[in-house]
Amino acid sequence: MPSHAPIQDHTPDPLQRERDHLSSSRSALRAMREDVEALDIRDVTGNWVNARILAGEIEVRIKALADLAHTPLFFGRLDYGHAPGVELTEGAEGESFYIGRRHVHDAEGDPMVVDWRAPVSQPFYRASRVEPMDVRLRRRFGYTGGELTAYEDEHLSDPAESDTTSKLLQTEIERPRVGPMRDIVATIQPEQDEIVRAGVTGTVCVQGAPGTGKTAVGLHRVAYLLYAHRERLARTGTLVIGPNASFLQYIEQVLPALGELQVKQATVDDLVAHVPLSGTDSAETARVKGDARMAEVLRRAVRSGIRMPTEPVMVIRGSRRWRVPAYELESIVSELADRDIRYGAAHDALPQRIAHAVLVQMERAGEAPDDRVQDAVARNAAVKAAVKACWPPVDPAKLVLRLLSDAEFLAASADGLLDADEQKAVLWEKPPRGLAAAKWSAADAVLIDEARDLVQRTASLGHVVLDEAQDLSPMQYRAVGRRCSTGSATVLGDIAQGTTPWATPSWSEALRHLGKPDARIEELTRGFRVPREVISYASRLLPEIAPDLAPATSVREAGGDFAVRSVAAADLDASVVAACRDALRHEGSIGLIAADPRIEALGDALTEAGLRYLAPGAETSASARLTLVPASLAKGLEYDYVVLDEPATIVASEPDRRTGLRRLYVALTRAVSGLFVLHAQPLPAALVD
Ligand SMILES: Nc1ncnc2c1ncn2[C@@H]1O[C@H](COP(=O)(O)OP(=O)(O)OP(=O)(O)O)[C@@H](O)[C@H]1O
Repeated sequence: MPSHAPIQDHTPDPLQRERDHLSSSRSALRAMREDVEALDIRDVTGNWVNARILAGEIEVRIKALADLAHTPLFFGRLDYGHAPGVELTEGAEGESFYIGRRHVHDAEGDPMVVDWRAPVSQPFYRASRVEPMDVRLRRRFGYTGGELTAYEDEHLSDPAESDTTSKLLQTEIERPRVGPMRDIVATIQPEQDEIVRAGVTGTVCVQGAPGTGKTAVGLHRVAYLLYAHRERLARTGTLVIGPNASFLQYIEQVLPALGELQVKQATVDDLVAHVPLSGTDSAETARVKGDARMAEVLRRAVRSGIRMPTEPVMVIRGSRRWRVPAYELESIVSELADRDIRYGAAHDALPQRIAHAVLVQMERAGEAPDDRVQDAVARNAAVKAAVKACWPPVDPAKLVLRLLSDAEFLAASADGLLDADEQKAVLWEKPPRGLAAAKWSAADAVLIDEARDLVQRTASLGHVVLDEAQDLSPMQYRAVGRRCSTGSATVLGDIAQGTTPWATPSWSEALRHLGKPDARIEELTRGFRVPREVISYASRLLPEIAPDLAPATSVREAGGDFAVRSVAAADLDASVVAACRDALRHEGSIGLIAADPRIEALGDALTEAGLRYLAPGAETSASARLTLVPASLAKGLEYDYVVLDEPATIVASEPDRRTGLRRLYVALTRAVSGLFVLHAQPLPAALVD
């Protein structure tokens, strides 16, 4: 429990004064909510649509204000030496600001609590003894069960005060985890804040070891950007991309807790879900289908139907015939083919271009045709036939189907790009009869998405956060990149946690495929999750899985429980169950992580032993704290105590050894307070003492 820190304050009971401010802020918040609830929009909305939009906005606001009632309204206070914006030399009286999740004001409109994202709050996260940023006092508040019970003060410009680590911060970091991911607004660290508040126009890429707060930073960054550029981003939209549905469930409450209810969340598969998925690819096939060269193969395939006209077009209108000669048509088609516009846009422009050529002739003949005539000519059957012959419409799914079924078509499109083996890997062994019968894989859906974009430009969002980005194929980066082509992105990941055979070898390469080669690359190395001993054990794998990366440090003071035990093969399941039972004696969540093929047997063993367990993503609670986690879904998640079953099987269940060791690295780094490794088979060499 946080202690009540000594402070210099002239009021008789400063803690009571802060509690008073808290209760006045609560009353002010209640009044704000009542004001919104009482809004009568009948007079201000001219029509039904506006009324619906406004009513929706009001509902969102009421909900945001209501949610706020359950969290401490403020977690910090800043006393400035001078009024903000006033020259330091002017000696204006400084002001106090309470920093919280949202803005709260009193009946006069004066701020009771300032939003953590406001410029005036920034020094709460950034001010230091080296650069006090005019902060006289920084106060952090501690709460117990919703009650304000403690605070800690720093007088940043007082040379006599020594630099100590914050107990409240430490308590927050060490607090046991139950339930979904929570926000970190009260304790964002300076190096994290720099990323959170980076400008909206540039893309930022963060390489960070496990538990360094990448996901937390990405989510807080969206909340910050929505605050700083609300109008622009409300128009263009924001999106958070995560690796799978259970991860998205785990993080889904962070943004609403920060008052942001409108941010979309999706996996890459969701983004490209143009066809139902029922097929799978071998690792090699998926690698080739995900290779950036496929973009050029598809480009050629889409354009393969373009033919230079050999016949003139004859348009008959009334008693007159107009002839556009083949050479003129050819120059129209080649001009469109050379232009950097989408295939579909050119297809739509072509009839108008041909009609324009007819109109020019009409004018030369003394007629005065208007736009309606041009439109009518563009719709003329002869013009339509010519367009179909030289610029046929392309259906993206059908095109990809043909590419994967027709060896000759693939060979023509992939000439000089894919070798014979690669072409063979891409081709279906048994081509389906038609679209309905196709067993599309996840990689196929990405190809269809690329083809769609070649035909018609994909709409761009204002900002995209891409988490666990290391796992994407080049073609998947392209799919994400076109969704932020005119916006910006926050790319988060860890090369050492890349567990797809096509995981990116470097961020500069990934960013190139994303279309953001100039992105700023930052590194986070201070770990907030994993205990020191555990992170140094897991880091022994780094030389083999990511030799260029330095091991993370741990800011956790609690040493953490850590044990590696060898058991007889026949006793493994029973020992794992016993370890789970032991772990359940501790507070917080328990994750039993095992190779995917082991999940069924372990599930049976737990049930037999009477231990109830959840699937990843399902919300842990005080009564259901044990989750059985297939190693393939462990990424991004965390548990207070982790029981790790048979590392050798986790390694062996992946297509290659490096991927297997990386999967193991992910599994080893999910623990917050304790890790118990149980094995019957030998451990990977790097983990043997
Ligand atoms: N400044 C902070 N204050 C308190 N807790 C923090 C802070 N930064 C991160 N954490 C906590 O550390 C844990 C790990 O954070 P997060 O999941 O964002 O890390 P990550 O880098 O995405 O990890 P991984 O690579 O394993 O996915 C979370 O519980 C998060 O709340």
